[in-house]
Amino acid sequence: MIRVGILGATGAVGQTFVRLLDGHPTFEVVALGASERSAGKPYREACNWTQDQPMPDWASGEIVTACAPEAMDVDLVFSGLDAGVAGEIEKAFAGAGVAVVSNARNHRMDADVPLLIPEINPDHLALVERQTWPEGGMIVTNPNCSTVGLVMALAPLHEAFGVEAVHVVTLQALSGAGYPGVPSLDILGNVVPYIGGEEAKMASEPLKILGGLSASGVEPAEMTISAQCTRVPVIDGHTECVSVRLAGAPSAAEVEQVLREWRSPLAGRGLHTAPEAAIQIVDGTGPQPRRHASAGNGMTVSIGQIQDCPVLGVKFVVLSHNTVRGAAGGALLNAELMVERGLVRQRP
Ligand SMILES: NC(=O)C1=CN([C@@H]2O[C@H](COP(=O)(O)OP(=O)(O)OC[C@H]3O[C@@H](n4cnc5c(N)ncnc54)[C@H](OP(=O)(O)O)[C@@H]3O)[C@@H](O)[C@H]2O)C=CC1
Ligand SMILES: N[C@@H](CC(=O)OP(=O)(O)O)C(=O)O
Repeated sequence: MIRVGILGATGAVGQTFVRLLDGHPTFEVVALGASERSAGKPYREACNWTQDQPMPDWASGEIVTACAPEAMDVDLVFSGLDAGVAGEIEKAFAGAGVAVVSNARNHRMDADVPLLIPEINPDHLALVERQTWPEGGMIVTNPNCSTVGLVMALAPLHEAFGVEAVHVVTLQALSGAGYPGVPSLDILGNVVPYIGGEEAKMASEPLKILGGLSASGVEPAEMTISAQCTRVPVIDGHTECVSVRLAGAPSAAEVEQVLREWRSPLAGRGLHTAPEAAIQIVDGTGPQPRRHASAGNGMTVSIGQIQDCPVLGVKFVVLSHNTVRGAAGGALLNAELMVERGLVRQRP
């Protein structure tokens, strides 16, 4: 087993790590880290558990540690840290020879850090060879939770036709803002058309993920993306209304055929967190957060309402689970791929 720690274990993403790592065949959680407000307390007291399933017994009595390499004897850490502190703490772990698999935004756009979706750009893992941390140390990131769903839908279309321009409007769940997150009086019966920094991330991160790897690093994909991001009173699941201009102007029917026929390159490889179908096409009135966010244990991205668009050519709606595919589940799949590639091993 590979010994892992969770940084930010008490938060919305950290708790999802705890839930998803319960009974994992490769990773054994040996440390739960959080802020000094929580350190020294049993996890059940430090954490306001908001997951649907009960807190695992092994986590409940575990004493929360500080998020420092000397406090954790681990091979790998999953980071669900607040972005205000994640950057430096993650560097400290990589500097101590620990593999860091992060959700936080801090290092995503660093030239030598993979911004990874295992089904889409697994070749970008090669970037870790450019990192200069001591033996075993590395940083690998997963994208912003809205970016993941968008890119899962765009990637097959980019491969088949070439994406030229995208306009996307998001309807983002409350769990994306952490806990306690958005005040109830701001969001009940309301929509807030502002999520700080989100639109810029959605415009830039897909270009790195869909970019090609060259001798000098990632060459960003050439496409234009405009995003407008809103917070809605939904608990889990980010919905995105996407309009796209594709080279050759294919019809909605041709786009639907490409998306239906696309198969994940991870299928059949036995990676524990990889869903059977990485994307699914939903007919009728979907995708809807309550009905479809948990598909594939939260790892399947749902796409529906594929139609011709008189402005950009084709439009559709994408839905992905923000704390699973968009955070902890995505990071877990990254780590499983890293283990499969022999990048992470148990330290002596
Ligand atoms: N929620 C989502 O859908 C997504 C979130 N992310 C990113 O993941 C990260 C975590 O998000 P989320 O779980 O929602 O946030 P939360 O606010 O729910 O949790 C933040 C965590 O960071 C810990 N923390 C805060 N300050 C410190 C500190 N000084 N030292 C050590 N630990 C600290 C907190 O510990 P304590 O309880 O002790 O305060 C808590 O465990 C963020 O970077 C976020 O941007 C990424 C994609 C999606
Ligand atoms: N901003 C996202 C969650 C998040 O924290 O994203 P990022 O890790 O890119 O800062 C949301 O509100 O739903």
